[in-house]
Amino acid sequence: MKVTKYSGNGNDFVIFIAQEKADRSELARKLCHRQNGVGADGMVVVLPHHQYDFEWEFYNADGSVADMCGNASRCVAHFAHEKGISKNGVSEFLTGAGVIRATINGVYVVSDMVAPKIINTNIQEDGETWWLIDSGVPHLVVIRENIEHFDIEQARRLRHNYNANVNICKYENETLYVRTYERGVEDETLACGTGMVACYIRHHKEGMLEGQVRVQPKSGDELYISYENGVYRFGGKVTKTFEAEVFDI
Ligand SMILES: N[C@@H](CCC[C@H](N)C(=O)O)C(=O)O
Repeated sequence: MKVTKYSGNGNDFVIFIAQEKADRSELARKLCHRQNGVGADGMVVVLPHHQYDFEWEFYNADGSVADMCGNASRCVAHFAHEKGISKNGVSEFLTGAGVIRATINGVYVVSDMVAPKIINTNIQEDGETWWLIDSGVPHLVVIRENIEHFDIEQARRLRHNYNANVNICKYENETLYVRTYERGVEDETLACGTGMVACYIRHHKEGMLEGQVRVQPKSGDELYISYENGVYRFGGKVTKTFEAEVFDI
């Protein structure tokens, strides 16, 4: 089978086209495996759709299905544009969380995110106030002065207690710094789009930032998030790393 590998600022994905929906959990585990497979944080299957450019199946590296992935949405929009599945620099596709509209300008891709749900703004854990926000998938968000240290054991406990991804973040020098422990990868990843958007939302709702903001995930890359006419927009560069024929998987 032919696959394409993409990186959305260090959050990496295996992408391929199929004609029918199926349970591909095992395939996702195999393809995403860093030693025996291609290696990725997630797998995206592009499927035909009667109304939109396409529909996707998104799998985490452990084979679990997730409704949305911000970085993969930008990577797959670029993929669909290159393959001629979408036209005129716009990709509209159906995810488990709803329809995503992405605009492609060279390697810079902006996704209009689905409307978020703020589930809880007063979760008390270890002396801190966490918010639970669904920005397509659930994210716990805490604001800290120092995010140099990420307590992975704490993140792992909270991830399981709330069935959510876990983010620590701070806004400093007009940059929103974010680190994310991802469900389904079960570790910190180099970037998480829905996580960055959830952190933006908390800061925005608390009146700590507005307009277009530079965001920096663990990878050190530069992305931008804005809130315009009721829509959270998430943009940055994507990298097509390689295309390959995968054997014996
Ligand atoms: N990396 C993604 C989020 C992928 C899904 C997440 N791990 C979950 O299971 O909730 C992003 O860029 O948003």
